[in-house]
Amino acid sequence: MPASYAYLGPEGTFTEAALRTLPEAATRELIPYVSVQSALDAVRVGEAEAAFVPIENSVEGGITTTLDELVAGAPLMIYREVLLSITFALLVRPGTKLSDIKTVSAHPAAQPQVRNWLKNNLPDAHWESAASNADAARLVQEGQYDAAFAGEFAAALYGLEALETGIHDAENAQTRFVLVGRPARPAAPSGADKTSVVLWQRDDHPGGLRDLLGEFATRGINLMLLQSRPTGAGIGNYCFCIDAEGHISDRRVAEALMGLKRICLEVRFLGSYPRADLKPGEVQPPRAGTSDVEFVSAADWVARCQDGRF
Ligand SMILES: O=C(O)C(=O)Cc1ccccc1
Repeated sequence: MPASYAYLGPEGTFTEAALRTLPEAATRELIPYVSVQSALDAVRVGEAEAAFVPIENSVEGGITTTLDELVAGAPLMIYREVLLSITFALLVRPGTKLSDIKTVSAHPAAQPQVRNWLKNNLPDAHWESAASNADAARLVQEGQYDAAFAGEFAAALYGLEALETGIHDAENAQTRFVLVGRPARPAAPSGADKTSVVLWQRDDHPGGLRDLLGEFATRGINLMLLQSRPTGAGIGNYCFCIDAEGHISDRRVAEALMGLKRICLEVRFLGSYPRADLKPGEVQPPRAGTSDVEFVSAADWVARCQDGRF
């Protein structure tokens, strides 16, 4: 049996479409799961080699189920990411007219992406959240809801037709998906990488978040995501999910992580992996004074000073 990748199903999700853009997916069995949690648990218990799940969209930000699993569940690591441009189709049972639609369904992350369209076209329709957009399509097929927002490609899978296509409140809306596996050595740097971590502050003090961010700033590291999530310990208690440019094998990134490890209560490393938005060669060179060569020669100089050989 080939190694398998779990993904947020059922068949016909945007998640599946994004997964199929990864060359390695062609050599794996792709198995749909009913939720992000169940796909990630399949990896944790060794049922699947990796899981592919949505993590962020450009309209609403983080997909909180995924972030919370990575923050608080048994440790997992990100190995790949994919960016997919998203527009929705309104899928209905054949013969349904716009005026027949009383209930619409989709994944909660779809709602902010179609809110204006709904207000202008179906202002009285009742929203029902589904486990995924394809699951909403399946529920329309079963007669539970009148219409689903999903990929146009899901229509044929569920015997539905697209009453409208190209629905998107925001131009260029993109969703980011990640391939998550059990912790192991990250792939070697590709030349265009990012590093994901979760940070828990040691104590609450003025400038606490600035101190965390300062570890990146002083080493010339640009951040690509900063999302706070409640720790569950009461109002005002948050941890911080951060994506930073670079790979843990870059000296500046390793030194920033060491700095954070010293000052944080806890740091969870979520992986260093190729970024999907830029190719190697398109990435800005390190800022002056932050290249590997400069870190190594500075460390050599300190060693020589300690030896009295400067
Ligand atoms: O993959 C899907 O179809 C999902 O249900 C998750 C999702 C939700 C909204 C936009 C993109 C992906």
